[in-house]
Amino acid sequence: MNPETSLPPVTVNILTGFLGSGKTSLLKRLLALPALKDAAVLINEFGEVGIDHFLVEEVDDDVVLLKSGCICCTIRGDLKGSLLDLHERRAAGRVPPFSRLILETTGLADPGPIVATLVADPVLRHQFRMGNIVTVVDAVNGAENLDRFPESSRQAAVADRLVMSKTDLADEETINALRHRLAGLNPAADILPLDDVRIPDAALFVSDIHDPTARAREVARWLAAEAHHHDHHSHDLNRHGDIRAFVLTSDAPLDWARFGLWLSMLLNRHGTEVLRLKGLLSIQGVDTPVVIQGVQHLIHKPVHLDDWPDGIVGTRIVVIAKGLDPEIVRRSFAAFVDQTN
Ligand SMILES: Nc1nc2c(ncn2[C@@H]2O[C@H](COP(=O)(O)OP(=O)(O)OP(=O)(O)O)[C@@H](O)[C@H]2O)c(=O)[nH]1
Repeated sequence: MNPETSLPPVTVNILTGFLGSGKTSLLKRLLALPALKDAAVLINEFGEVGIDHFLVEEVDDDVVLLKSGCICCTIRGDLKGSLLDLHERRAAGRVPPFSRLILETTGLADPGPIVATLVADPVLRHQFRMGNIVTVVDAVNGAENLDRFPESSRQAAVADRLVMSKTDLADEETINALRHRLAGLNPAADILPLDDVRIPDAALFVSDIHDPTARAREVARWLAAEAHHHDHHSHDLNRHGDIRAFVLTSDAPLDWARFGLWLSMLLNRHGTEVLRLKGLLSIQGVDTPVVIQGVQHLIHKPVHLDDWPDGIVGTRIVVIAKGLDPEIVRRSFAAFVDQTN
C-alpha cells in the first residue's frame, strides 16, 4: 500500500495578524501545550520567531524539532512546495507523525489565497484540510491598523477566532471599543483577550469545525453572535469601511440542488467580495442540518450535524463581504427561496 494514501489528512490552522500584533508570542505560548504536541509549524523565518531556546535538534536544513516535540520549518519557495515537502517527509517517516500544521503568515498576508491554495489544489486537498483561522489583533494599534490597512481588516474578517493581544497595555475603553468593532466586522468569530484564562485550554486551534463534538456548539455560537449583534446595535455598526456582515434566513427547507446553483452563481459573480460565509442549512427531505463554510469563492465540503443546535431552526447563513450590497444578495436569496416553494 502506498504509505501516503494511508495517512489521515493533516488539519491546517492559519495564524495571522498584522505586523507586530503578537502572533509569535501567542504561538510560543500555544506550543508549550500538551494538546499541540503533535503539531508542525510552518513559518517564514526562524529569525523572526526567536525560538532558539525551544530548539533541541536540527532534523534538516530547514526543519527543527522543538523541545515540546513540535516540528518547525521554514517556508521554502512557495507554500505549495513547502506543504508537499513536509507531507513527503511525514509519509516517509523522516519527521514525527504530526497531525496538525500551524501556518504563521506574515503580518501583511491576506489569508484568502492561502486557504485557496489548500482547498483548491488537487494534490493538497487530499492531504490537508482547513481548521480554524486564528487572527491576532493588537489592542493598542488594532483600530488604527483596521482603518489604514485593508490587509488588517481582511485578516480579521476571515477569522474563526480573534485574539486580542496587548490588553495589558490598553485601557478598558479602548479594549471595549475594539471588541465592539471586531464583533461588527466579524460577528461569527469568538473574540478572546490574550490574557483570558481560557486561552491555554480554549483549544484555539484544536476545537475546529471538523471535530464532530465541537461542530454543533461552534455553529450555534456564530449564529447567536450574529443575532445578538443585530438585536443590540444599529445596522451601521455592522459596517466597517466597506466590509459588512449580514445574515440570510429562510424558515422553509431549501432544495439542495437549487441552493447549490444559487450559491455557485453568487460566488461566480461576487467570489472576491465574499470574504467569509458560514451557515446552517435546512434541506428538503433531510431532518438534520447541514453546515456550509466558505472563504472567498471556495466552499468547503458540507458537513451534516446530528441535531439542530439549541433554539435554532431553519436556514441561517452569515456572510461577511467587502464592497457588496447586502440588499442585492438578500433579494437574490429571497427570490430563490420563493421559487423553491
Ligand atoms: N505587553 C505586551 N506585549 C506583547 C503582547 N503580545 C506581544 N507583545 C510584544 O509585542 C512585540 C511583537 O510581538 P510578536 O509576537 O513578535 O508579534 P508578531 O505578530 O509575531 O510580529 P511580526 O512577525 O513581526 O509581524 C514583542 O515585543 C512582544 O513581546 C502582549 O499581550 N502584551
